[in-house]
Amino acid sequence: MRYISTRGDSPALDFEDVLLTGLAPDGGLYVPESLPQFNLEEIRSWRGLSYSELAFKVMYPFVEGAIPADDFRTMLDDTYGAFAHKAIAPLVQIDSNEWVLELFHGPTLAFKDFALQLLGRLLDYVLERRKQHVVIMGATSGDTGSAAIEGCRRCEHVDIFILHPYQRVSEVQRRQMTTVQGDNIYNIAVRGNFDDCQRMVKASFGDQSFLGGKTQLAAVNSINWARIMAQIVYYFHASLALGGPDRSMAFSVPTGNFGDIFAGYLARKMGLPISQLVIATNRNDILHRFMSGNKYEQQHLEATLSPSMDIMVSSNFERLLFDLHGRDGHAVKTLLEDAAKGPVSIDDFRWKQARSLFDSSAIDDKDTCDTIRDVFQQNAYLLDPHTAIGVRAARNCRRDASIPMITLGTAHPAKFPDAIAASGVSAKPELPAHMVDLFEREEKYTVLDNNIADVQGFIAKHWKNT
Ligand SMILES: Cc1ncc(COP(=O)(O)O)c(C=O)c1O
Ligand SMILES: N[C@@H](CCOP(=O)(O)O)C(=O)O
Repeated sequence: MRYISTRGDSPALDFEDVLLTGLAPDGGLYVPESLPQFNLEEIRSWRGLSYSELAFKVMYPFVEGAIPADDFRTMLDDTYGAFAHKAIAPLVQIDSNEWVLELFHGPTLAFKDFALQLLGRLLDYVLERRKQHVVIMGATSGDTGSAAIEGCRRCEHVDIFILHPYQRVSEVQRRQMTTVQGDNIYNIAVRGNFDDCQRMVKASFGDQSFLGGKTQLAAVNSINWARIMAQIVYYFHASLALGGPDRSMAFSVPTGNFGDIFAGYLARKMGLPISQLVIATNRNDILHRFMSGNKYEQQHLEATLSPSMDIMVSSNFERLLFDLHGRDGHAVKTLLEDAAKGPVSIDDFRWKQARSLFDSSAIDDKDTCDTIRDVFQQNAYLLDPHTAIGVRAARNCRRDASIPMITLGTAHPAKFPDAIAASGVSAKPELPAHMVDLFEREEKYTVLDNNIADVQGFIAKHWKNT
């Protein structure tokens, strides 16, 4: 499998190089040159497989040639064997034909573990084989950071630097990152927002001279293709559990960086019958404004009760634009350069093409709280604020009540006790056993100004040049 850049000006890479390169040198994101195709009969034959076996079927075509099948199987068994729920991604019914796919039974209680537990193993495997060191540089609005640290901290060949927006992640999220001890782990709180952190990460990939040519950056954000690849699997898993592929499914996806929903879009392109994808955003609603009015316009980023989705510059939207523009990288490059200067629209027929699959809804904090409360009153089931946005958007956008509507349950409610309290629900979500002493653990992080030279200087000084 070869991977190409969405901006059309970088050489195609194989899986191993794409894993280590992260962002393409032309600033684009890597996508497979072509996608594996599965017919209904083949997908049907996967019923009853364990999560890890299914993951192998879905993902192996992407890594074939780079990782031997048996080694990949072992990585998958180890990855999903460490999840706390036997079903790995259980479905919970919350209303007639309406479900939540719980993706928070991994070690850090968010969907990020599905990919980052695997990414850590893939990096370790490839770096050990090459005897190579990398500096992991990632941006987080709260969940990627802890999942990346947990997934990669045992890798011998990495130093990890995670940027989070100062005072704009929940306390549980911050402590999940900052209490992990290790002399290769550095948390940087940037006096800015998530977009600032992500911008610094992308710019650093573009010019890595601050590392002195002695190592290279690796990405843990969803700019790294391996992240998206692993997130495709649970769409197949959920569909098979509810009668797919012999019936279509609709998915509602709490969305920020557009990675998780893009994985659903790819599952459909690979052959899984999906009739609708709902983009669920909070008040930071650039994607909703685009889907409802064909206007892509950045606005001021606001802090909400769903901090992980406080994102305006949505990385993976570029991967969708690439497809919508017939995979013309230069058209995407021009569009995104224009978008950095002001509002842009795309050709009406391309926008309508997107609208035939995607719907969208923007949910404010009040409706988020109302949804947490309503679902708790009706089902004694506690939603985290991000999943609540997904459920509310699903209800706003549903096209056909006979088609199962599955909302991705992206995080455990215990990560967001303030949002739960704000909703008026008296239940206190409890942290699982391995995290009960989280508030007693010692924290370590560095606060830096929103300035790329300071951040790069910090990384240059601390990575272990051994
Ligand atoms: C809990 C939670 N829900 C939803 C999202 C949005 O996912 P994506 O950025 O892939 O759109 C995130 C962050 O990415 C998250 O941490
Ligand atoms: N919501 C994310 C933001 C980063 O997204 P990613 O999927 O590109 O890593 C977070 O919680 O950090």
